[in-house]
Amino acid sequence: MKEVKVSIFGFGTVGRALVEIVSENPEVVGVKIKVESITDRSGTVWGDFDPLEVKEVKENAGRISALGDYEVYSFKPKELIEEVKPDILVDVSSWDGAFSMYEVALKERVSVVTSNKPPIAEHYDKLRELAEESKAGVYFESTVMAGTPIIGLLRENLLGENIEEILAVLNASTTFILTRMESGKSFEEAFEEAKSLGVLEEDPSKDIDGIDAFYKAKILHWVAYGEPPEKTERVGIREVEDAKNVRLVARVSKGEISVKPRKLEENSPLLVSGVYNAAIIRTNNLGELVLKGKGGGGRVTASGVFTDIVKAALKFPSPR
Ligand SMILES: NC(=O)c1ccc[n+]([C@@H]2O[C@H](COP(=O)([O-])OP(=O)(O)OC[C@H]3O[C@@H](n4cnc5c(N)ncnc54)[C@H](O)[C@@H]3O)[C@@H](O)[C@H]2O)c1
Ligand SMILES: N[C@@H](CCO)C(=O)O
Ligand code: NA
Repeated sequence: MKEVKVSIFGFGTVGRALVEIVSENPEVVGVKIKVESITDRSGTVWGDFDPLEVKEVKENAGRISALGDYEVYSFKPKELIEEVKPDILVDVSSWDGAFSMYEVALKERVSVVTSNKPPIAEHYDKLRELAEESKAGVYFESTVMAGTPIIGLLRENLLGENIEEILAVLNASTTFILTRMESGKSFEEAFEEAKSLGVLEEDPSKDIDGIDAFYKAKILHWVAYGEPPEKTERVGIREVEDAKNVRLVARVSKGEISVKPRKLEENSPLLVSGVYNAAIIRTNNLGELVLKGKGGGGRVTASGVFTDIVKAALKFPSPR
């Protein structure tokens, strides 16, 4: 049995779902996962503690520092890596600037698992370089379509294919809002309802204005082509009036990404609802592949993070 110590950074919907899943299934394919530390904005708990107890305190008191019988440390992100020395850093925070923490981790040969999009979308090439130098890995399945495995598909199974085009609905919040508008709700009413889903970003304008979907499209472009797009377009859903069969669609092809509302054909695989995402991947040998699955929610996202922890523990190769 190979034990790996993980430091969980961020303890919101996804972080708390992750400790649930790890507690249910701590040993997977010869890997034993030990939650070594948990961090939120109020501090870090580290060492011998019960993650489910920390989850309960967070849910009741709103912050880890309310823990009574454990020491809570005030580590800066750099200190967290240097003091705790985890095998794997798991970022399930909404900190856009988390790249600086990943850089420290990788230089210390600590692998990074993340569901946090901006650091991957904006620093992919540097992260790939650091990972190659340090022989640590960077795993980010849940940054796109949550636990629905589009990243593994592109990064591993389709390594030999030329990716000609990806058309995808990648944001669950706007799908939910658009489908509620289709059934007669106003944008404002639908937006209020979306808040109870647990998938809106901490800053919901990231969803509404297409920024979240744009980050995801950029990540797909990096994985598919190994370079950033030259031509980009991003339009959100604020101006949508007739929501019938409209979804926020990302299009990715070599050198180009666009995110904008599109009216879809009745039989389109992209006409998803609820928290579902879908992607049509067209390649040179396979033609069209369709992948559909939930794109948000605590356990749905934590599922991809959990699998990535096991991959990181087994040092899965990540050639791109
Ligand atoms: N919820 C989903 O369905 C989903 C799906 C895919 C990806 N994601 C991504 O996963 C991440 C977590 O999502 P979530 O739904 O749990 O969000 P959340 O808002 O519920 O939790 C985010 C947590 O990060 C913490 N945080 C933010 N900045 C921090 C900092 N500088 N230091 C310490 N803690 C910090 C917040 O306090 C909060 O506890 C986000 O990046 C999100 O975009 C979420
Ligand atoms: N806010 C995102 C969460 C999943 O990344 C969405 O609505 O899809
Ligand atoms: Na995914």
